[in-house]
Amino acid sequence: MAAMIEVEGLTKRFGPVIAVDDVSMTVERGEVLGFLGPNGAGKSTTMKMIAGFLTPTAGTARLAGHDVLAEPLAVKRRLGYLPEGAPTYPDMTVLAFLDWVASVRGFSGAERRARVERAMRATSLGDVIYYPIEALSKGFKRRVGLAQALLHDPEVLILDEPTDGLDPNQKHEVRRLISAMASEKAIIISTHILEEVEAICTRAVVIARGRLVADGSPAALAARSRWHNAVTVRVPPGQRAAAMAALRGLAGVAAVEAEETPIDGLVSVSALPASGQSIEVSVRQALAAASISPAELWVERGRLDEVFRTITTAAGGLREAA
Ligand SMILES: Nc1ncnc2c1ncn2[C@@H]1O[C@H](COP(=O)(O)OP(=O)(O)OP(=O)(O)O)[C@@H](O)[C@H]1O
Repeated sequence: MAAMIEVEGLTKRFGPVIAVDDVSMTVERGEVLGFLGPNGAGKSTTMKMIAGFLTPTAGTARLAGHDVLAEPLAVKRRLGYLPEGAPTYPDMTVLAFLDWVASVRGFSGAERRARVERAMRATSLGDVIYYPIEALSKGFKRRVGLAQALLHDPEVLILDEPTDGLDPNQKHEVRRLISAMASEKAIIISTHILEEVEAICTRAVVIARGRLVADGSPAALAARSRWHNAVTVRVPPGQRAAAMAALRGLAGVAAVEAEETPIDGLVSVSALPASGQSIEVSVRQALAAASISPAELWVERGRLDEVFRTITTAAGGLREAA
């Protein structure tokens, strides 16, 4: 069976600027795809095209087998889309807005009330339902947008920075909500928050200057870090030099880095492996031979922020059309 979301050769030019450049990917039911990239990389433009809100210069997007431009009604029934920013009806109250969205979606009577009620409950809007949208804080506006996207329980969710502007508790709630829905839907979220990707995404796609530059599980991406399988130990500042000396030159160790300033009376000393190999055993032996017993020792999975920086800063600024 075809993937729930199929994107092929999607391209968007704004005058001389290539905002999105030949992006292809598929997303299956059960996947939460984290869409990552620096400001201006092309995330929002790609999501708008997948949602059918912006016509591509070239390429196609299909949801559940339906072309987003040729079959807009079939697509809109299956799609919940949270655009960037706030809902566009600032004068309406939250309740009136969601009720109106439900009626546009074709629900009436008890079913309409039940759907609005459920969407408001899922996004914790209970306290503000009689507020005009324009009077709400940024976090509440995001949640009204999210409620609107969830109302018809669509199979595909495209959420442009769903946790932007939320406080830490609200972020946690929205992540929980997304994870709870994940098994039945295909979900794309864009985010700048790498911990969000590790927390809820099954897959991460990185876009830079309009191009896809990485696609894999968060763990696989983190494994590309020079910190993958690095061993970090915490020792008293007096043992810092001895620990560094013991680890330097060890087989399989590419570099040794250490903190200058103690935290809670200890400094971290890290051995970074050559080509991601496991060095824990030899690090333990080398420290024991130097009579150093660290207060803590751990093996790192890799640092997504470092991988992200490396991938997205490789080739400079915006691209222009030839
Ligand atoms: N309507 C438009 N007209 C002209 N240029 C545009 C338009 N929309 C987007 N762009 C340009 O396309 C590029 C990609 O923008 P886009 O908003 O998709 O990036 P983004 O990855 O979502 O960024 P952010 O993380 O800041 O939201 C940017 O250079 C932007 O200035």
